[in-house]
Amino acid sequence: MKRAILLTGASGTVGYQTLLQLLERETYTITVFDKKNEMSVKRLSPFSDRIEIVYGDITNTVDVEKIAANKDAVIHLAAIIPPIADEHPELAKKVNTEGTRILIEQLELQSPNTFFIYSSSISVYGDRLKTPYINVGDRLLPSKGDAYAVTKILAEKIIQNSNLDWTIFRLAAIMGGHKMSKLMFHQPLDTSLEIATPQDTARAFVKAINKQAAVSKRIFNLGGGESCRISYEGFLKRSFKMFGLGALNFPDKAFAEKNFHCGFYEDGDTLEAILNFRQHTLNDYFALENAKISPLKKAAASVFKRPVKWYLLKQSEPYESIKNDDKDLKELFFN
Ligand SMILES: O=c1ccn([C@@H]2O[C@H](COP(=O)(O)OP(=O)(O)O[C@H]3O[C@H](CO)[C@H](O)[C@H](O)[C@H]3O)[C@@H](O)[C@H]2O)c(=O)[nH]1
Repeated sequence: MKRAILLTGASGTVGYQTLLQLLERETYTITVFDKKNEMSVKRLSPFSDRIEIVYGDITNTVDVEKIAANKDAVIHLAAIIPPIADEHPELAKKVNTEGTRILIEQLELQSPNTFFIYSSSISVYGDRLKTPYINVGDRLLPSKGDAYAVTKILAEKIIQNSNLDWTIFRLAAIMGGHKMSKLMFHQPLDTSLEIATPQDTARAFVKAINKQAAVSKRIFNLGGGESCRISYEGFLKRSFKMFGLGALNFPDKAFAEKNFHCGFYEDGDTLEAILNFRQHTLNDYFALENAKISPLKKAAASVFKRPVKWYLLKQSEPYESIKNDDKDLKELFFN
C-alpha cells in the first residue's frame, strides 16, 4: 500500500522542491493543497496526472475538511511569509496560526494517526546579533514588531498541544527562489547568516516521513551547517557581484543596525545526523543561482547598476527613517 501524503503550500519556494522530491519516490500517493493563483496553477498543473491537486483556503474549514481524510503524513508549509506578513499581520495570523489550527483539528478528526511535519522559522529567536550561536532550547523572543514570528510560535504551540504525532523544523535563512524586497535593508550587515537551499530544506521534510520515530515530538533547527555560514555583508557582496551589480556601495544607514533575526545554528547537526539532508554548501548555492542569470541580464545589470542601486535604496525603510527623522522607526532600526 502506498502511503498517503498531504503537502500544503506546494507551489511555494520550499513546497515546490518538496513536491519534486516526493514525486521521485514511487511509494507515495500525493495530495497537494494550495491557494489558486497564477503561480500555483503554473507549477502544479503539469503534475495533474500524478497527484491530487486541491485548491482552497487553509483558513476555511470546509476546504480543509476535503483534504484531511486518510493521510499518513502531512507536510504543512502553507503560510504568509515576510515581507507580506509584515504588511498584513492580521492575514498572517489568520493563515499561519488559525490555518494551522483548522488543519490540525480536521486531521485529529479524520486522520488521528497522521504524522504532522511543520515548518517554523528562525525568526522565533529574534535578534541574535550579539549572541549568534542558536540552540533549539533558547528563549523565543521575536524582534520588535515581528508579527510573523509570533504566528509561527503560536502555531508551534497548537501543534504541540494536539493529539497528533508531530515534528517541527525551524528553518534558517532559506535562500534561492525568493524575490529581492525591502527586507534586504532590515537585516544588519554584521548579521551571522546560515543559509539552506530550498532543495536541501525539502530533502529534510521528505526524509522525515520515514524517520518518524527519530524526530517524533521534537523541535529541530534546520540549516545548511558550517559550510553554509557567512556574514550578511559577505553574502550581499557575493550576490551583487554575481548579479553584475558591482560593489555593495550603499550610504551609511541604508541597512538597519538591530531588530532582525538570523544566526548560526549551533545544534543544527542534530537534524543532519538523523536525516542526512544536506547536499549544498554556500558555493553550491551561488553556483545554482549564477546558472539562473542569463549573460544578457548580467550585462544589462552591469550597465544599469547605478539606477538599479538607486531604486533599491529607495526601498530602504531604515534610510527613509533617517531622512524623515521618524523617531519611532529610527529607534526600531538603529542603536
Ligand atoms: O493563504 C495562503 C497563503 C499561502 N499559501 C501557500 O503557501 C506557500 C508559501 O510559499 P512561499 O514561497 O511564500 O514560502 P516559503 O516556501 O519560502 O516558506 C517556507 O519557509 C518559511 C520559513 O522560512 C515558512 O515556514 C513557510 O511555512 C514555508 O512554506 C505557497 O505555495 C502559497 O501559495 C497558501 O496555501 N495559502
